Amino acid sequence: MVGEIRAEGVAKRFFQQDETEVIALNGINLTIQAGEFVSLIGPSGCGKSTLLRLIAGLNGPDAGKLYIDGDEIEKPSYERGLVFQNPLLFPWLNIRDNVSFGLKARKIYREREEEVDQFIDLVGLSGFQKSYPHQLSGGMAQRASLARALINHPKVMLLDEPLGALDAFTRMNMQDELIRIWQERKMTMIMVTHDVDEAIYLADRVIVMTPPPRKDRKYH
Ligand SMILES: Nc1ncnc2c1ncn2[C@@H]1O[C@H](COP(=O)(O)OP(=O)(O)OP(=O)(O)O)[C@@H](O)[C@H]1O
Repeated sequence: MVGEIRAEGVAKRFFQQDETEVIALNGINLTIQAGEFVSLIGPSGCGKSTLLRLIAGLNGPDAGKLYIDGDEIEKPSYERGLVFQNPLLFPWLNIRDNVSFGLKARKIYREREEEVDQFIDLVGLSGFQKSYPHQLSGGMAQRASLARALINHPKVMLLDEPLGALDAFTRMNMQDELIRIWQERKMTMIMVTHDVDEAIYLADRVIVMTPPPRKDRKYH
C-alpha cells in the first residue's frame, strides 16, 4: 500500500500585518502509515490547517521536511487530494464536468472517461451529472468535491473540516460515506475536525495538536 506521510522537524511561521510573528508549527515529527485514517484535532489556531496545507504542498515549511512514500513533498500533486469545508466547485460547470476537470487538465480524460460516472456513483450522486452546483444541497456539493478529488486516484486524501458546514443528519450520513469510500479505495485519509466524537468515530488514530507557546519567540 502507498501513501505514507512523514514529517520531520516541520516548522512554519507567519507574520501578521502588524509584523507580529506567529509560530503555527514548531518542530512537528509525525508518521502517518499508508492506508491509515487519521483525525487531527486541537484548539483553534494550533496549526491543523497549516499542517494539511504543507502536506498538500500548497505551502513549504520554514524548517524540516515532509515526505510522501519517502519522496520529499515540494509542490501540490494530484496524488494528494484536498477537500475543504466549503466545496470549491466551478459554478459554470455541471457536476460531471466538475468531477472530470482533473482528468481533462491532465489530458487523460479519454482513457479514464468511464470512471467519471463510477466516481459520481461512488459518492451517491448518480442522476445529478447534468446538475449545476447551485442546484445541489451542501451535502451533495461536498460529495461532488470528494468525487472530484477521488477521480485522480489520490494516495492521500486531505480533508479540512469537510463536514463542518453540514447539518447533523447529513453529517452522519457523510461520515459513513467517508468510511465506505476509505475502505473501498484503500487510501490514507487525514482529516481535520473540531468534533471530537467525529474524530473518534472515523479515525484509526486521533492526533491531538497543541499550539506552540506564544511567548516563546525562539524559532527553530
Ligand atoms: N496565511 C497566514 N498568514 C498569517 N497567519 C496565518 C496564516 N495562516 C495561518 N496563520 C496563523 O497560524 C496559526 C495556525 O493557523 P491554522 O489555520 O493552521 O490553525 P487551525 O488549527 O487550523 O485553526 P482553526 O481550527 O481555527 O481552523 C494561527 O494563529 C493563524 O492565525
